[in-house]
Amino acid sequence: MLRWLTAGESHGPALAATIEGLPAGIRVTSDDIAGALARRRLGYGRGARQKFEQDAIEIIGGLRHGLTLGSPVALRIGNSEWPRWQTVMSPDPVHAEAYAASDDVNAPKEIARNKPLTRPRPGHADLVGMQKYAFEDARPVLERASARETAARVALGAIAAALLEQAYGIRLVSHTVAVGEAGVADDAPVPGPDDVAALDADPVRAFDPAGSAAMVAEIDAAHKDGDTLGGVVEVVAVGLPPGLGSHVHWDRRLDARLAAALMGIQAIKGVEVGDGFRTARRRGSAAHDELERDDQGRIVRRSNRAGGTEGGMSNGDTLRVRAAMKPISTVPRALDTVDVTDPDAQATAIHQRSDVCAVPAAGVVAEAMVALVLAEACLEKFGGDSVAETARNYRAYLDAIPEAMR
Ligand SMILES: Cc1cc2nc3c(=O)[nH]c(=O)nc-3n(C[C@H](O)[C@H](O)[C@H](O)COP(=O)(O)O)c2cc1C
Ligand SMILES: C=C(O[C@@H]1CC(C(=O)O)=C[C@@H](OP(=O)(O)O)[C@H]1O)C(=O)O
Repeated sequence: MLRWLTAGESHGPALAATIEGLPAGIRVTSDDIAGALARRRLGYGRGARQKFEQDAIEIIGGLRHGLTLGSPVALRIGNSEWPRWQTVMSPDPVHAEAYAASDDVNAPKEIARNKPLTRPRPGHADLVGMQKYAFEDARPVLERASARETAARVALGAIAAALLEQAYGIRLVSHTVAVGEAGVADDAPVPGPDDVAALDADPVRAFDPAGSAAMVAEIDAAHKDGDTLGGVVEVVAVGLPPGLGSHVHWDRRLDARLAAALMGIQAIKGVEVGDGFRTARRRGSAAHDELERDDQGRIVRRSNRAGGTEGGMSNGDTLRVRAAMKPISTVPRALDTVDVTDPDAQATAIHQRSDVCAVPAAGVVAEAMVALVLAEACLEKFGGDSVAETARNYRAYLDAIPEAMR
């Protein structure tokens, strides 16, 4: 069983993450994880924080000399913002004088930030989180709701991706399909894992130069208008065997697990497997992937509209899943809100800084989530306490599929 958890607040000292249930012998280093974290910082339209913050990764356990040990992996990603937030986010009580000083215009910036945030930002967890957890300040809510946390997921996803490639030959890539109204052409080629470097070099991580230019222009226009944007990302995984997940129960379905994992990313509001919503508009005769044998007698599908799953199981074709992200909620042209301390006042939501668009980064996060789901599904199916053992089990499973059924 693969289990993982993250902890940490956006402006706290660090994010923490742990993953348990990985086999021994996965080759992975701090540099590999740092590389994945750097990819998450990419993308035109991100705010000031991405420019100055460094993701300082430290591995605390579970790895030795570049190999997993089979023990839980634990890691820490330091927030370089911490020195400026030590008072506001102090785990221990802070002196009452620090709060008293918060009205002082000459107070250091970090003390001024101690003022309770009482104007919840629409589209954020602020108001509901205050109601639910009985806070009079949105700070304790927004600190954890922030997508800063996705750095921890990407770090874990890098380890999952290393397992997938080394044990089973499964490789992943993600790309941006749309930003606002702009997007890649419907018939643009789907990138493969060998295209990662080209995608990372594109300002919005798109695989279509014209679409990319249109998305950049869309971001520039929103920025100029003091507005924000969402969009659509796609994750592609190749090399999956048939049979990950299961048709026998809803919570074992691979597509259901992928959807939950993608929907669990901040601001993701829609998920599509394969042609998803487009398939819903087709007739059955044009919606499914007909089977035939190729010239070597192998069973192949004439198309891949299903996006690599049938009956809640991977079917051996390329997996394609999309996630739709809502526009960034902290809109510079501030949205109307209320002040929870004053029933008579209409207010505008606070805006200090924010991303205009974080869709390219969300693609990298989505890739990590898919890697974690696939790693869990592979370990469930193939077991094994070492990479060699799980790879052996995987080959034995494939070899046992009768010739006529391959
Ligand atoms: C990579 C990434 C970066 C984000 N950056 C911001 C940001 O700078 N400002 C903001 O208000 N929301 C940002 N968000 C979105 C918020 O985290 C999200 O809208 C908020 O938590 C509420 O979303 P929910 O309704 O899905 O929980 C970002 C999301 C992601 C995935
Ligand atoms: C820090 C990251 O993303 C943050 C996610 C985020 C939000 O509300 O989700 C708001 C912004 O943070 P701040 O309010 O401190 O400017 C983003 O910068 C990151 O991705 O590493």
